[in-house]
Amino acid sequence: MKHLKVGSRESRLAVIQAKLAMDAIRELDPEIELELVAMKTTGDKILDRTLDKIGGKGLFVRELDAALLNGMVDFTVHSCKDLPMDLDPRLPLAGFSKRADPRDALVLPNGVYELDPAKPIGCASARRAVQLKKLFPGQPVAPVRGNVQTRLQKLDDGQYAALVLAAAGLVRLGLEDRITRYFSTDEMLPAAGQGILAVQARTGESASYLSAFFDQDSADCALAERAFVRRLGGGCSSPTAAYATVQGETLTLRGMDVTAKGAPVFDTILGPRSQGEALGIELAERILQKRTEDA
Ligand SMILES: NCc1[nH]cc(CCC(=O)O)c1CC(=O)O
Repeated sequence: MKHLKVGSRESRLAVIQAKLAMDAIRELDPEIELELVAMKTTGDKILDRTLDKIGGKGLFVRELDAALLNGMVDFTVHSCKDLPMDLDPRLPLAGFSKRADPRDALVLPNGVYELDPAKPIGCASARRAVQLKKLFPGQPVAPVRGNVQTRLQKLDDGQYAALVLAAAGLVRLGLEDRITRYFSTDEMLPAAGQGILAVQARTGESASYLSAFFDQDSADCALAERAFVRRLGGGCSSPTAAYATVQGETLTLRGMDVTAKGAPVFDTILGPRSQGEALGIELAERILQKRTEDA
């Protein structure tokens, strides 16, 4: 009987996500034995600094990559948006899930029904901070770190007027009822990969066990979004945003980056879905051009 060890971060959201992938594998082949190996990453241990100050997204995957390479696990499950743009070539992405809700959402403190203008909106990324300025002019914005439950605790303790969190994470945690308002993807362009789960495996090994998990629309969108962000410099500290959709054979990719003065620059490109990476690169080059013109 086939036995696979599944690597995941140990946060509640990460474990729920790993189990979603495991369910999809069992659906295809109930005979496969799956074992979850949850581990703490450097990014989970350092909670008092924003990510860009401590080294960015890689901090959430280093330990998981090592476990894949030394055979402690056979594949790892990640939030696609937490993955660095440049992966270890020995550990390619082997599958992308169907995309959950890609939108960001506003969450108010328990028992509070409007924004307190004196307190900041807590958000963990420059991407959200830049877009919040336009949505709530004058409202202060401050960083917040920690897993989703920790952030909600800080909110309910009265430290923030509201939080902006990914709807997908809240829904997976069963916390959908905390959402006060959804931002459309035009109001707040999502992070590359938001709402998609990605599986990483060792190169050269068959990942056929993933066929019930794999979603071609997500794969095409994620590749285009990630190519865009990669071409702009990988940006863990840059506020880069990217969101793609597919309709028939056409992929539409909208992207954002900011000028040196901090002003957001948006653009959209359409093309064949089979050319997602090239579209991502072309859109990034257009945005780089606009960024210099506006500088
Ligand atoms: N950086 C944390 C993270 N990574 C993925 C999600 C949400 C789930 C997803 O995008 O698939 C979250 C929480 C959040 O941003 O609110």
